[in-house]
Amino acid sequence: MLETLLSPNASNIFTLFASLIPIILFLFSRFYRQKEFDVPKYVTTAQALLKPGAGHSKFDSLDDIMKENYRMDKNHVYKVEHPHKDVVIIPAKYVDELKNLPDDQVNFLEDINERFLGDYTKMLAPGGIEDETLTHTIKNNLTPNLGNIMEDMQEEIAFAFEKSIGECKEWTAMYPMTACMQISAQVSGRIFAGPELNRNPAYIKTCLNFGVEGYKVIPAIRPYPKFLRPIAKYWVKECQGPLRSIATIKELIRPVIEKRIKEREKPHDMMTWIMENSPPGKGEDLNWQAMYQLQIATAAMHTTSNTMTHIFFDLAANSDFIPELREELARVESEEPSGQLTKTSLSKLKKMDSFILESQRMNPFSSTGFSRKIIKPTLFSDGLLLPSGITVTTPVSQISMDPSIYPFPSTFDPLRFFKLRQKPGEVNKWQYVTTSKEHLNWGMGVHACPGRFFAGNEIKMVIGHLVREFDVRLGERENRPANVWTEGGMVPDGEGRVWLRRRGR
Ligand code: HEM
Repeated sequence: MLETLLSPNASNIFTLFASLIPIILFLFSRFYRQKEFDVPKYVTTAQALLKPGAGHSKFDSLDDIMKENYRMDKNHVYKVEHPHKDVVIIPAKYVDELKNLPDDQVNFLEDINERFLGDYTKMLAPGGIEDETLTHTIKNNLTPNLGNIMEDMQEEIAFAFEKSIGECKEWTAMYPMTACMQISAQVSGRIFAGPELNRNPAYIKTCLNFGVEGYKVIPAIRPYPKFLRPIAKYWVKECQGPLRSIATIKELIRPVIEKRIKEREKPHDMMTWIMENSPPGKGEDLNWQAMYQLQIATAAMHTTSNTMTHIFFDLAANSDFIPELREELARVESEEPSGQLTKTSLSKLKKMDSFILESQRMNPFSSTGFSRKIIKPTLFSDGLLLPSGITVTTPVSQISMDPSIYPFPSTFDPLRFFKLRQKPGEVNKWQYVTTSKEHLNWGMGVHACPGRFFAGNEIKMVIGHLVREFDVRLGERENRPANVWTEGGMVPDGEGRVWLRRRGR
């Protein structure tokens, strides 16, 4: 047998490899078993059916599991099954100790990459997992320039409304999800890629589709073992989707980049800032810039448009509150010499801020948030030890509905946060863009969403335009469209509609 195995012909090498597989699998399983974290595991009825050894389950969904566990004991640590691995749910009280730990101990992007398989979905910065150019550019260029880009955004909002919502002289039904995707892509696009591209339908379509194509790749490539994926990507047809998007964006940005290389005065936008902040020779590279344009579009466009869609629904369902929002808007605008909103005046829209935060509280985009992969064993002050290799996350949607934090949590109270901000010392704690353990929808700590200041301003300007120009209501005998739970989170109903009528002024 040994001689046969040692003879160097291909079929014998195959035999040798095949006979080693059980040993390799055994070693792998030992390795992974050692890493298991011994806390109770809960599965849904569907997961229990698929895995006969998983035991009985009374839960229809992950959210049900989390609801029940939070109700029983919100400080309880347990795990749930996700498609890529078991994920450990930890109470929010641990976030303070985790949020600022270094990336080589607790890592945000390692978790994203494990979930979204960046090598195949291309939802990864062109410089890989340690490339922080995008976050750096948002923090150091985009946010400090929010005042300078207001005018461009206002112009784009007016144009995008005309295009995607239209006149609405009489009460007209419209679909907020479709309109908000268009508005968010066009308005954000103006600041990401500039005026040559942001109204181009091919740019908008590609930016919006990139993430959708990525989501198709994940279930198609994940069933392959890790070592086979680099080869499988050539025959798994879904893997071509993101590559096609990158190729399209490269062609679209080519003339714009060529022009910018020659220009001395470059527009103030993400394309210019990324060119300036990238390592030498990279900023003008088409592939590099195309990947960045798609990374920022993925981070920004659907998140912002889903948030706006929820607000359209919540405004329609609470239309008696709209006059109060209008009154605040008119007062704040009248205090500006130009009569127009400025960066400073946006922060004075405290009732609107409260309304959009209440909408986000009741419509979190996922049941979990603040997800991190533990790279080195991590010990909390109360003695809980997290082993390396596990992924932890917090029950965001349950925290948002906790009556000890938010009394009558199922009631949409437009002024909930406005009132909380009146308490001494709490004026900043309950702002839309503030991160806290009670409000984890932006994450927290060093990796908290850096785009939230831009997103907050954009949302306020869009909602300001909506209530200034239109009356909004639900249809006769229609309720607020129900949210839709998906495997990855929660989204507004794409078919849900509201009614708009242009205001006569
Ligand atoms: C309403 C809209 C948005 C929501 C709800 C949202 C939410 C989030 C959340 C939950 C995180 C993870 C934070 C953590 O776990 O600590 C995140 C990260 C991130 N977001 Fe946002 N986001 C939004 C808009 C934007 C926009 C407009 C941009 C870009 C201008 C952006 C860029 C990013 C980036 C680059 C990261 C990764 C940060 C890092 O790697 O450290 N987001 N966002």
